[in-house]
Amino acid sequence: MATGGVNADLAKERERATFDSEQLTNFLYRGPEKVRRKRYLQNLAIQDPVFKKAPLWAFLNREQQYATALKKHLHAYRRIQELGITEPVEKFYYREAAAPHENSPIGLHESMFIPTIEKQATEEQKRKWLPLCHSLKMIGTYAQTELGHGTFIRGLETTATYDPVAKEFILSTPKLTAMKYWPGNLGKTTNHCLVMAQLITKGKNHGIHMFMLQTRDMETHQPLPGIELGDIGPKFGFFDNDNGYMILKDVRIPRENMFMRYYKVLEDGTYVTPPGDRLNYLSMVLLRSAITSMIGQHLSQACIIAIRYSAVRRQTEISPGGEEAQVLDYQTQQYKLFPALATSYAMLMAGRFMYDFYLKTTAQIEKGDLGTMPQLHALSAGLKAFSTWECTAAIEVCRMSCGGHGYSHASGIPKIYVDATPGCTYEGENTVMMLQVARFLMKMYTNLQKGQELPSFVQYMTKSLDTKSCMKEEVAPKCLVMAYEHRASRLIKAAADAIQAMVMSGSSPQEAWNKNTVPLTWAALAFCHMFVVKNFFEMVEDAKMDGQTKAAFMALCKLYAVNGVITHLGEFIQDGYLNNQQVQYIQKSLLDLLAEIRPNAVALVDAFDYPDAILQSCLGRYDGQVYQALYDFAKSSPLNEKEVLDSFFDYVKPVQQELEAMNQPMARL
Ligand SMILES: CC/C=C\C/C=C\C/C=C\C/C=C\CC/C=C/C(=O)SCCNC(=O)CCNC(=O)[C@H](O)C(C)(C)COP(=O)(O)OP(=O)(O)OC[C@H]1O[C@@H](n2cnc3c(N)ncnc32)[C@H](O)[C@@H]1OP(=O)(O)O
Ligand SMILES: Cc1cc2nc3c(=O)[nH]c(=O)nc-3n(C[C@H](O)[C@H](O)[C@H](O)COP(=O)(O)OP(=O)(O)OC[C@H]3O[C@@H](n4cnc5c(N)ncnc54)[C@H](O)[C@@H]3O)c2cc1C
Repeated sequence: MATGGVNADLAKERERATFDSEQLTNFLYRGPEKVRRKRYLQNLAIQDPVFKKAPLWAFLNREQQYATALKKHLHAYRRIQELGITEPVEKFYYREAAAPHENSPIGLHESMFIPTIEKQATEEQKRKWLPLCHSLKMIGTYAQTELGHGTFIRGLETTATYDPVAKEFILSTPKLTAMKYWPGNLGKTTNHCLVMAQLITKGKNHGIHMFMLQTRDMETHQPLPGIELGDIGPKFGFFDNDNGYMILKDVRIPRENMFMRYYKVLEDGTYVTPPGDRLNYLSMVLLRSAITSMIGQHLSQACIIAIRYSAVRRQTEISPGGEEAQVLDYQTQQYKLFPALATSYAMLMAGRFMYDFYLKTTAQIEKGDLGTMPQLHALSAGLKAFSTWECTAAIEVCRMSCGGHGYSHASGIPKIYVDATPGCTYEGENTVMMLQVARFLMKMYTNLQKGQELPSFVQYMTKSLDTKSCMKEEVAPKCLVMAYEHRASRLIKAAADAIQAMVMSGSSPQEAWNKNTVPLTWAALAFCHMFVVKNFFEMVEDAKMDGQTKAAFMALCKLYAVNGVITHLGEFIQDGYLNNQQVQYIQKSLLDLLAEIRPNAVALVDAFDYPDAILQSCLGRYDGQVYQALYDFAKSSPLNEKEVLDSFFDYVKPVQQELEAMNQPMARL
């Protein structure tokens, strides 16, 4: 246990901040009342002996990690019900504090299985399944991806063939590549899953549909006949989760197990078409819509750790014989960490927009208005991809900015990284998601050419490209936003022109598209980037907080925008939109912003309001006592339990003895 009060450097950092971090905390969590409630729930979890006593994940083997994760999350599930916590965000606060570094083996049950039943099942199906789900008699997951196909859903090979005589579906994975592979918690934890399969009725394939499949006996937990299940083995992260495989050999399920709110198969096998297309992709859209906030939180934790540590860490005397500097005072260190910090705030704001937009749009879908589905799909796919790429890259920057200690699990950052980075792959591989955005943008661009009205967030396309930037020495938010709009607009036009030129010279539209997917992803990325910048400025401007807090927040927002221009400079200057002088203004503004943010850096990460018990980082401690904590962490390594390990006698000694004997003068003769 580290002792000694708050590290003097860290204490000074908090004193010199120009704003009150509590104000920003209140804004982030939507008001002081909600902050109080968050802290209350987190403290309840942190003080619970079941969570307190649990061993640190880093020193456990995989089976122990799985068991610990299961124990903690099931205890949390029970406590949440006992405490009457019903708000999703409050459940999240409790769970995060209860099991900060354990991924939930019942996570997909709560985040995909139950929501899919709620959204895609009939009233009768809901009445039957939901009570069983809430009491955990049924524990489910979402089984879509197969060994051979993840991205191309239409290419999935699992079949559900309707038998009108028995009024049953026959589920089958007819070849090796058809086996379900990757679904979270499918291997060992769950006893049900949603299966995505090709629906075949009356000899016709109607494409991918959803079916409820019981995989294990609800008492003995043994796999049911015709079903082979297992864990897929250790992965880059998510060690404590049993991502699984599943082979189905003509498994029969009743007709009522098809999700029939929108799509139906009548008793005689007649297929009834739904009111709209792609409705059974909505579960993916839900998670995509939630991922931007989640990944922003991952990055915010990495920033707390790296920035607090950089305030405590001193290295190299700046002038001979002088005091060694806090590494946070090096401009290069600020250039690593402050854009990462700005990115985490930008993504938290984008995530806030995205989830609100999801709720608004799905409420309309529920009423039968499917008009905004394409926008919801494009925005959720784009922000999911953009945010996970940006945040995982920034988490790695945070890790490296902690030097050697960043490489240790004691820092907490490697675990954050390995749990965050699959966000680039799951719920739609990022490049593929960006191409979906490009498809939407291209459609909007074509509509614009036809003189049609565009949705508000693609209005930027309507502006003339024949302009120059308004950027002055005082880099104004308005001019920054316009620069992003210009870049996004120019890149979509460039991709459209390239495709059109190929079509005019005889290529098919598909061929022309496929030969331009790289510029298309540039355009999609530029669109997402613009959206995040614009949303960030709007949210900061609208935020209700005192002037000093707003100024500190605005500096971060500007840094996010300015740094993006510098990182992608070529795309902003290619057509001469920004001139050399303006680029110099932006470069100077970047350095000025680093200096402006410097005194507030620690307060800006304190505002995220993560207790030490959640961070579990020796480097990110609130009191900054990092060296004692690192020593304590090392001492608790199981390798230190015995002074001399058995392996010394098993392996080192015999080899030493053999080598000694071989090297005896007599032995060499
Ligand atoms: C409540 C939650 C709370 C907390 C959770 C928070 C965070 C999560 C935390 C942790 C996560 C933990 C574990 C992760 C679990 C992971 C699960 C998974 O990975 S599940 C599997 C996910 N798989 C995918 O995402 C597959 C990706 N592929 C696709 O989506 C599709 O194949 C693809 C979109 C690429 C193509 O579809 P296809 O049918 O081939 O369409 P096509 O390209 O031909 O386009 C046709 C037409 O349809 C439009 N469209 C496509 N998708 C959608 C959609 N979803 N909605 C609306 N419209 C869609 C497409 O744009 C096109 O339209 P136009 O013809 O151009 O008009
Ligand atoms: C931690 C984790 C948890 C998961 N949990 C679940 C789960 O609970 N349920 C579930 O069903 N699945 C789950 N998955 C699977 C996940 O959804 C898929 O891995 C993901 O959708 C990507 O599909 P893929 O693996 O087929 O990648 P691939 O599509 O094979 O991607 C490989 C490469 O090909 C490229 N590529 C593929 N298609 C195209 C294209 N059309 N155009 C251009 N490039 C292309 C990609 O960009 C990528 O670079 C999980 C995966 C992980 C890592």
